[in-house]
Amino acid sequence: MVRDKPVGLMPVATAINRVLALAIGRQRPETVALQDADGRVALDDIFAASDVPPWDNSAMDGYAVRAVDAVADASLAVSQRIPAGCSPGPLHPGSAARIFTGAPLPAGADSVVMQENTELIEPFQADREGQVRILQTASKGENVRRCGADIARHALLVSRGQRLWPADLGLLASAGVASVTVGRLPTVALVTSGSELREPGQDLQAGQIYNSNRYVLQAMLARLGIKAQSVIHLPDSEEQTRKILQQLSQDHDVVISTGGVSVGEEDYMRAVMQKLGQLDIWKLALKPGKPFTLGQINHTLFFGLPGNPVSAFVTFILLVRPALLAMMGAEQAELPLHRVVAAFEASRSGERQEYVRARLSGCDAQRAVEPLDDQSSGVFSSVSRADGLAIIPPHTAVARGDTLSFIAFSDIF
Ligand SMILES: Nc1nc2c(c(=O)[nH]1)N[C@H]1C(S)=C(S)[C@@H](COP(=O)(O)OP(=O)(O)OC[C@H]3O[C@@H](n4cnc5c(N)ncnc54)[C@H](O)[C@@H]3O)O[C@H]1N2
Ligand code: MOO
Repeated sequence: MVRDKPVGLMPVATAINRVLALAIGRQRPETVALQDADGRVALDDIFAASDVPPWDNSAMDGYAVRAVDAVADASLAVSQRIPAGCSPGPLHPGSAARIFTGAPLPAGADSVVMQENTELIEPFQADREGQVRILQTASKGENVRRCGADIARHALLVSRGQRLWPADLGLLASAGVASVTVGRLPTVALVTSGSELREPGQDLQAGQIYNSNRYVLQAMLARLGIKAQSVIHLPDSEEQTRKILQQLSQDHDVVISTGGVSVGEEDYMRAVMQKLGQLDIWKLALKPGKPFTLGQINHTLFFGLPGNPVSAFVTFILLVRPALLAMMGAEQAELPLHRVVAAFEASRSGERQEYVRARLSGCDAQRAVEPLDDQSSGVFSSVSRADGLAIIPPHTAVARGDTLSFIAFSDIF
């Protein structure tokens, strides 16, 4: 009788560290235009070259004045007109300048009286001064946006390792930054495997099911800004698996596969990977996702995710996503863990750390978590109904009121 030799299961934390260690050395820089930098990771600290705004300017449409001149009932000559985008001359003491929101304050002015607090007696014209009455005494500095109030010259705008989001692009744009050095996106091949699988839209014969992993993984890659360069489906064939993995490892940084990593005779993915390259991880103390496989063929990182749809989803989130983010340059690649309160009880878990599809209720301060009914790793409907994954450590029973760590899908998607 042939028995599979028992293999010790690797703790999840060890696997995450190992994956990250392999990924971090693979960062490559590239420079992209600012409009293409959303979701990318800055590889350098970026500092402001100048103040923003670059000069004191008006926060209102109104009249630039010296506060000492602008007392209630005073009537001031309007000596110039300053629209946004022009460079004003100095303000003569005792006068006012017609000014508009965003226009530079003339030298000598220290306040802006908004036009609702004035009465126009005579408009300013190119060849003639105007006249305005102040209705409400101005206080010094009123309605003035100070030079550098938003961003001071030399201030840090973005840190190395920071993943950029739309607000960062706005910040960089306002400081005049037109391009950013970011981590290159890894080139990724996505391989699903299984002779039983058909694509949605095709007819199913007896024994066949639809390929769902492909769509989940393609979409999760897209959320990282990565478009899979090759998307391939393989039947359970050792020959074809070898041929394809060999090919893909020549021109991709990463190959992600699903299925074929368990111990059955039709499971070729891990076996072929091991023959072609080197196996770094196999079998995790993780539920679902035990047969997760990590290896390298040539310089290509190979992630062999289990075929069960929930297992593929969970291992992508826990291990592949952080690796891809680290390759993109991210300093903080792991997901934040939230503290939640168990609204359920569970008997002592086994050797594997469990990631339980769960829903949250209650307010932020006291979020209660409850698992969805069916936790089988083939039941994907409970992923789409879950708010996230509650973590039950190995050899742990859960009592109502216990505090658990929780991965929120809203942090990812
Ligand atoms: N004797 C043992 N059998 C199994 C073990 C074990 O330790 N000993 N582990 C089980 C666990 S846990 C998992 S997880 C699975 C993983 O197996 P594979 O990675 O080899 O996956 P497959 O056998 O190819 O498929 C499993 C399951 O998932 C369905 N599947 C696969 N790909 C897709 C896809 N793209 N879309 C939708 N569904 C997919 C497939 O039809 C199977 O039902 O192994 C256990 N067995
Ligand atoms: O580890 Mo499997 O992923 O439990 O179903």
